[in-house]
Amino acid sequence: MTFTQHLIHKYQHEWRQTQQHPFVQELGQGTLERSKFRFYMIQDYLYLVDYAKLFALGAIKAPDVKTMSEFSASLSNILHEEMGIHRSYAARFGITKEELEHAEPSPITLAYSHYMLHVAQNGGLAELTAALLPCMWSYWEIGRMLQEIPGAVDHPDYGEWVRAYSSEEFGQHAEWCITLMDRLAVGKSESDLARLETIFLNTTRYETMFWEMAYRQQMWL
Ligand SMILES: Cc1ncc(CN)c(N)n1
Repeated sequence: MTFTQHLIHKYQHEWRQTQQHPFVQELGQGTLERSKFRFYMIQDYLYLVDYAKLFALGAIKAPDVKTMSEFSASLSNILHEEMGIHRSYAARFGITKEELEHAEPSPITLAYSHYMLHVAQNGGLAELTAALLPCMWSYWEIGRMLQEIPGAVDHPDYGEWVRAYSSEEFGQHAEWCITLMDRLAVGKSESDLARLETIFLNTTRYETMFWEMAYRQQMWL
């Protein structure tokens, strides 16, 4: 069993929670309230600004030029492709550029993105990759799961989101992250692996907390 297989087996409960959340289910069924998706889009844009910085830190911590250029390519992809989807949704949902750029991050958005940045700044490349893994992998799993729901990919509001995260291109990014995690885990001590597991578990839980925060449109209690 590879390290990443071990992770989703050990934390299958938390892993499934990310996919079974009502926000995700209603997004796929096309029944999600537009105001919830609008709230999510703004918070996710803010999250992605910090998330993109992890890839810059990954390039700095990369042990070779190949890995460095892979992090750099992913950084560019997030800034231009993934955040491009958010800008397109913003236009469609009546979110102005000013609202997007000046929005306040919720405490959950701050906690999640700052936790990842803390891990990335203070750990090595393996810790950074463990923090990223649930973000890339869970979105790909969700994209593929929602793609199977009749009408989801063609939904006038949410189809673009489902198409983006179920796309072959996004899948390649997720697979790259899974393969990198397995490569970096080889030869690590038991205590190092335990630390990577905890990071993976924390960001997996943050994924579900992010869906919950968006579902409740919760800036505060
Ligand atoms: C909260 C969150 N997690 C992950 C992803 C996928 N990059 C995202 N857009 N937003």
